[in-house]
Parts: sequence; C-alpha cells; structure tokens
Amino acid sequence: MEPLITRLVATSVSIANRAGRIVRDILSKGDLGIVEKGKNDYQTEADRSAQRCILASLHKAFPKVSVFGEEELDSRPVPQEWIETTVNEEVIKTTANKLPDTLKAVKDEDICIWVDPLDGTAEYTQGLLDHVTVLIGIAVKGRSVAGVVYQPYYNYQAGQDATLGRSIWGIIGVGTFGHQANKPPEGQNIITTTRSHSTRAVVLAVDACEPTEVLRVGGAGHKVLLILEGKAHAYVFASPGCKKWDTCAPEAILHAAGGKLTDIHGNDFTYEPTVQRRNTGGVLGTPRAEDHKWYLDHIPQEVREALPIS
Ligand SMILES: Nc1ncnc2c1ncn2[C@@H]1O[C@H](COP(=O)(O)O)[C@@H](OP(=O)(O)O)[C@H]1O
Ligand SMILES: [Mg+2]
Ligand SMILES: [Mg+2]
Ligand SMILES: [Mg+2]
Repeated sequence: MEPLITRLVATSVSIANRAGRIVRDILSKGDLGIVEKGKNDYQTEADRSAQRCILASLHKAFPKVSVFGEEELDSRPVPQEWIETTVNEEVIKTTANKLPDTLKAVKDEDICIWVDPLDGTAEYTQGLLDHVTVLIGIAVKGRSVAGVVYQPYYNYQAGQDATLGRSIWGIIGVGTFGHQANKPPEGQNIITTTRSHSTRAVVLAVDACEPTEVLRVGGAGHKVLLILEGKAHAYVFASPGCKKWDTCAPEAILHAAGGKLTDIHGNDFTYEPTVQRRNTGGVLGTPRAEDHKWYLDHIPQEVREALPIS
C-alpha cells in the first residue's frame, strides 16, 4: 500500500473536486443562504455543504486523522452522494518513487488537516468566480507538507467547450502539479493583496514594497496561484485576518514549488491541533525563497509592531 501522505493527497484531490461541484451547483440554483458570521465575514450554503462533504469524506477514509474546517456546523448526517471515496491515480503515479523518506513513515496521529471549504466567499457572492478555491492542507507535526487547491470556476469565461475547474496539488520534496509554472516578469514588482479585507496597515505595507502594480483579488488560495503562475511577485497581507485553513494548503504548494510563505515577520506558520486559529502576524508569500527577505525588510516598523508574532 502507498504511504499515508500519498493516499491522503490522492483522496483529497478527489474530495476537493466533489466539493467544488457542490459549490458550482449551489450557485447555479441561485439561493446562496448567506449568513453574517462577523463584520465583513460571510458564510453561504456552499461553504457549509462543501465543508460537510470534505469532512465526512476524509473521516470515512481516515477515521484516526484530525481534521479542522473553517465553518462551525452541527453534526447532521451528510447525504451519501457527498461522500467521495475515489482516489486520484495521477497523484499515486506522480508520487511513486519521489516521496521523501521523511514523509514515508508518517502516522495518523502526526497529521492535522486544515480545510477551507470555500476560500474567497466575498468574491463568490459577488460573481468574481475565478477567485474561489477549495483548500485542503495537510500538516505533519505542525508543519504544512502537502496541499490541494481546487479552483472550481477555472476557465469559466473561456467558452462552453472549455473544461471547468482544475486541481493544483503539491507535496514538499515531490513538487507542485496542475498549473503552469511561470516566472514573474522582470523589471516589474506586481503585488497581490486582499480585495475585500483592506485596512490602513494593509495599504501601508503594500505601498512600502514599491509595487509597479497592485492586484486586489479575493482568496488566499487564489493569490498563491497568481504567484505560482508568474502573475505576481509577492502576496503581502499585513492583517491578522487570515486563519490556518487559509494558509495551510497554499503554503505547501508554494513551498513545494520553491517559494516561501510566512508571516510578515518572516516566521513560519505552525499547524498543530491546539494552535490559535488566527495568523496574527499577517501573510507574506514570494515565488522564490531568496526573494522573501527583500519584502520582509520593506515592511514598515509601525506595521510590524501592530501585528503580533503568531
Ligand atoms: N478581516 C478579516 N475578517 C475575516 N476573515 C478575513 C479577514 N481578512 C482575511 N480573512 C479571510 O482570509 C481569506 C482571504 O482573505 P482575502 O480574500 O480578503 O485576501 C478569506 O477566507 P474565506 O473567504 O474563506 O472566509 C477571508 O475571509
Ligand atoms: Mg470565511
Ligand atoms: Mg479562506
Ligand atoms: Mg472559507
């Protein structure tokens, strides 16, 4: 049998696809069932249903693994057709002979999975559909090592014949798959940041990094995809608003591709079950680990002091 990490990622790719289908079905039916959880913080029926699908499916396949999802839900039974049991063969094939030795012996109790059933909820409700992703991040002993980012509306403006949706996945030491890997353009400094959760500190930090262009878009998953595809040079978010489920999967795919995701002090995120949910130190992502320090050094002291280390 394949190592646990390989099976987890291969199953998570199938589960994220299934959840993405639920996200699309709910929007096409038209009743989003929006609930306000807090200030500028919404949940829809798609967030709730996709999380039920993902948690029930993971629990069925891996009953001993800890899983945390963004939404607080009751334990109502999940429709049988939402339980995804297939395994993505592409992941099994690609990972065979490549998984680092350190990940081969990982046990159930070492693992914590962080699930964002719908990242970019604000943009989903506003019709900015390619900003939406489904995130499943896998941490081992508190460090993010593998992730799945499913983009359910990829290609939605490319015409009827285009295949809708794509899966991006990555494992540290194996690589990142399912997207184009481009370098960002030389001579520019394109910075991506939040579209719907901006603050004075967010703007100060972006401006201090001397952007030639600012891409204000939704979703932590989507912003990391922009970096992986060479559309942005950095993801700069000087706010305590992102949580563990926002960063776990994006961090793994970015690190597996040679990039870096930390808080704005340069500290690594940790993901053990008891960790505080908020990434209070903000988020900084770059496509090449060696470029990270330049951005860290440009974050104003005033902004750093206002964001406690996570
Ligand atoms: N001030 C804030 N309050 C609540 N959530 C926040 C937030 N700032 C960021 N987030 C969460 O972090 C994710 C990325 O934010 P953004 O799109 O603004 O860059 C979103 O995840 P969800 O859409 O899964 O809730 C968003 O809700
Ligand atoms: Mg949310
Ligand atoms: Mg999110
Ligand atoms: Mg979410």
